[in-house]
Amino acid sequence: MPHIVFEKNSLIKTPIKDKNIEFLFTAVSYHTEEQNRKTEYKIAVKNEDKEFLLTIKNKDEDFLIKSDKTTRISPVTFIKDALNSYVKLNNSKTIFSNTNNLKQKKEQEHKYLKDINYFVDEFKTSKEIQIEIGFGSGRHLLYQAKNNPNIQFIGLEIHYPSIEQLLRQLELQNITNVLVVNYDARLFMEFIESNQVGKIFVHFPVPWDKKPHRRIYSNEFISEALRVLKVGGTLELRTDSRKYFDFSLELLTNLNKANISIDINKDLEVTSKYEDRWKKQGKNIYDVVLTSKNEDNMTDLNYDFSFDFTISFERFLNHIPYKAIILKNFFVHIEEFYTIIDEENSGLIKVTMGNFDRPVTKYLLVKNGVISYYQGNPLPTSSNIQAHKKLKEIVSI
Ligand SMILES: C[S@@+](CC[C@H](N)C(=O)[O-])C[C@H]1O[C@@H](n2cnc3c(N)ncnc32)[C@H](O)[C@@H]1O
Repeated sequence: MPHIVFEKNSLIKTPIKDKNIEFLFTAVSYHTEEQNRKTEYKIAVKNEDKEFLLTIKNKDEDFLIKSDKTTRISPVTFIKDALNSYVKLNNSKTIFSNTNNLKQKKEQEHKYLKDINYFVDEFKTSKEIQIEIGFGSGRHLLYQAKNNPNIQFIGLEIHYPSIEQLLRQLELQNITNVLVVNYDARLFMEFIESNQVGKIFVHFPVPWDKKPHRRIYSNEFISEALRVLKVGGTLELRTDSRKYFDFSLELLTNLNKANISIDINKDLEVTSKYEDRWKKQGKNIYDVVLTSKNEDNMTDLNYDFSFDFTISFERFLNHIPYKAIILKNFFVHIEEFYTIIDEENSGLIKVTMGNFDRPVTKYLLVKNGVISYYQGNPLPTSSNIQAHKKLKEIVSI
């Protein structure tokens, strides 16, 4: 991680500009005497259209400056340039720096690899959608995509080498109807509009026989799957794990919006890498197909994450609820505070919130009592929306 150790000096006055890099404000950590924490500074930087924070800490007799983890951006050159520029403006002697000869990681963009924000802000299709969860070697997904050119496929995977392998195959085989996302499938469905999906394939998911709570299937996952499936659409589990099979049957029976059908050792047109392996070992293969019977209400992907009131930051600091607030499907944990130097009623509030499996850490920027999410709003998942509502209550104390 790029950083510079420089001789302690009084910090530069912000705002200040150095070519295209602007240092917008300096904030200092706030803590009570009993907390006995070390002082830390956050410097807000704007470079072209990117905003992020730098952190300054004491390092023995000197200062250490680096990027703030939560707001880190890419490419790393933006951070490196900001660090160099800050130390130069500060007129301090550099004791150590690793910001000059960093090898730049080549970040290759691929037209079919999409960031989760693409699904929140841009994704629209008039085609039927089919989703494969944990596509692994991609054999099944490639087969389906080639044979169904009018379907828009979305492949979800968390293992990056598998993603790279699939992207290479899409190019080699000239397949244009697959989008790939590196995202946890348990949470992805939230970003798809209701009643748009024809099929969801979950083939040979990690069985997690000893930790069933980590499985893809859960009550929440199934209700989200039913929401996105059209009437007649299917959620298809194929597994060699008898325990996963029994577990999913338990979750799927008695749903009043769907039918289920089960099979054993059914042949499909294409066998995946895992299926080949289990078949060679003589294992049974179980199928559970859930068919949606109901149309669902639309969810609101355009949720408004604004704070429609102003606060007294000072008053807030005196009434901080330090403990994490944990509710059924979400939590809110206010972690740290920084007051902006030379600005009235302004500061940063660091908060971790949302879903227990995929929490998000954000800074709230308070400027003259007006609050907004620094670097933009959280993704509009149901747990983030609930956490935001709770956060509004907390900060308005
Ligand atoms: C046992 S492999 C099966 C791969 C492929 N479906 C097959 O049949 O050959 C399970 C795959 O699911 C992926 N995976 C596990 N948990 C996931 C999650 N929460 N979201 C998306 N993919 C996941 C793993 O990285 C792995 O590639």
